[in-house]
Order: sequence, then structure tokens, then C-alpha cells
Amino acid sequence: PEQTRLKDAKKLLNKINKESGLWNNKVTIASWNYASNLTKENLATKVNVSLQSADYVKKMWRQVAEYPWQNLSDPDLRRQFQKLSVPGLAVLPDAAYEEHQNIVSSMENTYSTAKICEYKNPNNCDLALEPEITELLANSQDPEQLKYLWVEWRKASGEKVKSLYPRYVELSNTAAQLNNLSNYAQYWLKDYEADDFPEQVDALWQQLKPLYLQLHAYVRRQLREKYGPEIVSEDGPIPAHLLGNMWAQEWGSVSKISVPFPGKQIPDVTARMVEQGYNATRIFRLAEEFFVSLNLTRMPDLFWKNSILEKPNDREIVCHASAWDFYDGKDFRIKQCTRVTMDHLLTAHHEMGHIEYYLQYKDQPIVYREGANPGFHEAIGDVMALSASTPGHFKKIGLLDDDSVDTEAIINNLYVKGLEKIAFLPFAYAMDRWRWSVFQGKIKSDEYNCRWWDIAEEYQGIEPPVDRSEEDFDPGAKYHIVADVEYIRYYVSFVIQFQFHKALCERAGQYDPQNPKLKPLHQCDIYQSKDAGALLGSMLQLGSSKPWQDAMELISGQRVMDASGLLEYFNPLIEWLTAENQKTNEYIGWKPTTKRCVK
Ligand SMILES: C=C(C[SeH])C(=O)N1CCC[C@H]1C(=O)O
Ligand SMILES: [Zn+2]
Repeated sequence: PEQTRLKDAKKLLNKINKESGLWNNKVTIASWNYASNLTKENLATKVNVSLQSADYVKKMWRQVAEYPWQNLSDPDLRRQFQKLSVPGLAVLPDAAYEEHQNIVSSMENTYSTAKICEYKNPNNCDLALEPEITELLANSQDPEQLKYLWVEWRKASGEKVKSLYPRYVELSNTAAQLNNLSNYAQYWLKDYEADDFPEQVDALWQQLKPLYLQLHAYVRRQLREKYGPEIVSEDGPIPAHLLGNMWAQEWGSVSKISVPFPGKQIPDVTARMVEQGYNATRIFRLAEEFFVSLNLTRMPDLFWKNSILEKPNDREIVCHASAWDFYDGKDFRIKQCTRVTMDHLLTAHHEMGHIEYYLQYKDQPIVYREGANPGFHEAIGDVMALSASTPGHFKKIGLLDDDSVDTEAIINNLYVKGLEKIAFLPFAYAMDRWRWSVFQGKIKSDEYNCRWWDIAEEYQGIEPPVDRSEEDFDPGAKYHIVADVEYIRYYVSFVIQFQFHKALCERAGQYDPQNPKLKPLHQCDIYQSKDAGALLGSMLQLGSSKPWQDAMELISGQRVMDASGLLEYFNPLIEWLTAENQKTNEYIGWKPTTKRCVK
């Protein structure tokens, strides 16, 4: 009878839940130990533990496959079994799984330990991406030095892992097929629970591209005025090395030379943070205080004890910021090579958003301890940062004196935010447009690099500072490519975080589209709103126990991703940029690059 079957099913799920919790904890500890001390011994231990864990996963996988769970009457039990039936890479045969682990660890190690020599000083070849190269790229205004850093980083990172990537693709696709999915792109996309998800992503891009074109045209003009028409053309792609970021993924660093109203306040609080003696711990305590003000959960003591918030000077570690769940309901950590800058203050909120999500769903079954979809997990911290980085909030915490909100100040603030949020969209889309095509076999290994630049030109309207070739492997110069981390999650996050922001601002009584007497969306600060915190917390507690459309409906009343929050937030900027580009008769868009990519 059905009751007996349900009782049996729950018993099996409880057993699997307990076992997989223990194995996840062991694997996460071994992964943490390697990522925070990149030695051969720690790598061997990590691979060894994950192979043991994979043996368990394969056994569990077979047990689930033989269990008649598909016709259980309880949809929640079916959902748990469905997730257990697609366990991922661990179902590769041991040798293949070990090879996949070693390839990814090797690519990530190369990236994390890559060094280049100082520009015009071959005696110092100790520059790492974090902090040295990142800071030079953000602050230098010497186009030759910028070109040098851009090229040398790619030689030291991407080019070094080029030979490994085809085998990584092959093994990843094999794993996907063992999981009954056609390729690794489909394996990644399954987490978005929508057959037309790529089309949803493209529809959002069609809606947002006009914003990007206006920002692109305005920034290109500003860079041309700074660096001259020889380097920055009137109607071509923007040379990627001038945008203040190694991957041109966010352009915040060029605000100082391009802000619309230079005399007015620019909300870059880095200098004030340094002046006030901010350090890593104080940055994270400030972020925590924001979550606590919403009546969300504070960081457990273990978090402060086990996290690594500053780059150690006695060993090599993976400096790319990350947040870790150890699946025991107690141990949650961040690893970040924190610098005292506004950018890292925002990143601290981003990472702590992951920890808050872990804390909120820590009592869910293991299979549900993930975001409603991966984009949700990336959005939470950014939603806090949207409030925490308003001029009004910065003034409240003493990081900004002038929080005036006259038109010119508003345009400056939205411009700085737009360089971070609007510029990012085509980059994030391009990242997985390229990888989806690679996993689907539409891009072959002998055209990896030139197709990468076709896509970067098509979506971002950027070009390399020098010709490229298939000797290069520029995708491998970006962390998520070498570390096997899916990226469309960030594109989703940068859209839905404004949907969440709008919903929480309304719940906090800070914003109402029908009431112009309240503040505009971009000035909303949900700080100390227990109502907003309760609404957000109720969504976070779900983990992935419900389809993301249910979680979206709970917080925003909608069951779809919707760009109108982002469009509303940036509306004053879009109007200003459009008018400004008309005034200067700017060419909107870009003609094909003159740079070549040699097959
Ligand atoms: C901060 C993290 C760790 Se989840 C990150 O990788 N981000 C955050 C924004 C986009 C993306 C990147 O750096 O490429
Ligand atoms: Zn993240």
C-alpha cells in the first residue's frame, strides 16, 4: 500500500541524506585545505577523498536507479529522488574522474599561482593577479603598460592551460552523458528547470542591449578623449585593455576619467575606507551588520575562526573570492584576499550573501542545500550591496560626506553603478555562449580562441589590444573557465537582483512605483527593515526544495525573470546617456574590428 511505500521511501532518503552529508563534509574540508594551501600533498589528499566519496555516490546512484521512485504520490519525495538521480561528475569511472579532478586542479593552480614581471623592470617577476596586477590594471593610465599587463597575464595563465582544455571538455561531456544528459551544457542548464532557458536569457539580452549600447558609446568617447583616436576609434570596438579590468567584465575603474559631472560627488569610498583604517575584518563586520539589521542570521563564531579574509604571505592559495558550506550546519567560511577598496567592500557583501543563504537553508535535506537556481545564490549579497552602497547609506556609516541627490549627483552615482552592472551583462552572456557551444561541439578545439573573440566582439563590442591566434587561449585567463564554474548564474543574478531589490524596497515601505513622494528605486535602502528581511529569509529557507519560479513568486509576485527592475533603477542614466550621445552625434554600436585572430 502507498503508506508503506512512502514510509520506505522516506527511510531510504534519510539514510542517503545522512551519508551524503558526511561525505560532502569530508570532500569540502579536503577541497578547502587544498584551495587555502596549494601543495602537492593537499592535492593528493583532495583527489583521494573525492574518489572515495565518488565510490559512495556511485553506490547511492545505483540504489536510486533501482528504486521505483517515479510513481511515488508525494511530489517532494519525487523531487529529492530526481535530484539524487543526476549526481554529476562523480559517476565517471574512477580513472576518468581522477583525470577530470587533476585537470581542473592543475588549471586552477596555474591560474592561482601565475606571476608576471613588472612593466619595464624584468628584475621583479613576482606580480600576482591579486593584488598587484588587478590594482595596476585598475589604476594605470599608460596604454602601453596596460597592453603589457593584458598580454603578459594571458601568456602566464590561459596559454599555459590551453593543452588541457580539450580533454576537460571531453571528460565533462562524458560525465553529462552518464547522467543521461546530452552534454555538459545541458548538465549546467538543468539547474534552471526550463527547456527554453537559453531563449529566456536571450530575450532579456534583447531588452537590455540598447542600454549597453548607450553606455558603450559614451565610454568609448571618454576613452578616445583620454587616449586619442589612434587607440580608440569613433565607431569600432573598445580596446579591452583600457577598461580597468583584466576581462573588461566591469568598468568601475574608468569612472574617475569619465564620470559625467566631474565636479560633483563620485561615490567611490575607497579613500575614506583607507583613511578610517578599515581592514578585512572590519569590512566583513560591516557587511554582517547589514544582514543583522534585517533580522537575518549573524555569522556563527566558527565563521570568524575558520575564514581566511586576507592573503597569507607564507603560502600559495586560490585568491579568487569564495564562500563555503561544510554541510554540517555549523561550519561556513569565506576565503577572500581582501583589499581595502569599495570594490572589495561590495565583494564582501556578495560573499556573505552566500553564507546567509547557507545559514537559512541549513536544515533542508542535503539535496536542497543550494540556491533556487545558481543565479539566486549569486544575487543575495548583491541585493544587500545595492542598499549598502547608496550615497545615503555611505553617509549614514561615515564613508561619504555629500549625499546630495541633485540630478548631476544622481547621474554620477548611476553611472558608477552602471559601469559595474550594465557593462557586466554582455560579458557574462559571452562566457557561457562560448562554453555552451564548446560543450555542444559547435566550437572545435582548433578555433577556441578566435571564436572566443568573435563572441566577445559580438556581445561586448571589445577587441584585443593586439592580434590574437590559436596559439593563445584567452578564455583560460578567466577563473571560472579554468575552475569549472558555470557563469550564466551571474548574468541571471545581475537581472534578478534588481527584481529582488524592487520587491524588498516595496516591502520595506521605501519605494512605491505609484507614489512619487517616496524615493526613486536607486535611492532605496532596506537597512533595518525587519519586514524586508522576513520576506527575503522566507525565500532563502526554501533552498532548492521548490522550483525557482515558486521562490521568485514568493518574493516578487512574478514567476519569470524580469528586467524591468534594472531598467527602472537605471532609467535616469539611460535617458541622460541617450541625450548625451545624440548631442555628440556618437556612433551607437561598433563596426567590425581591424584586429586579427590568426587560425
Ligand atoms: C565574487 C565571486 C565569487 Se562567487 C565571483 O566570481 N564573481 C562575482 C561577480 C562576477 C564573478 C567574477 O568575479 O567573475
Ligand atoms: Zn558568488
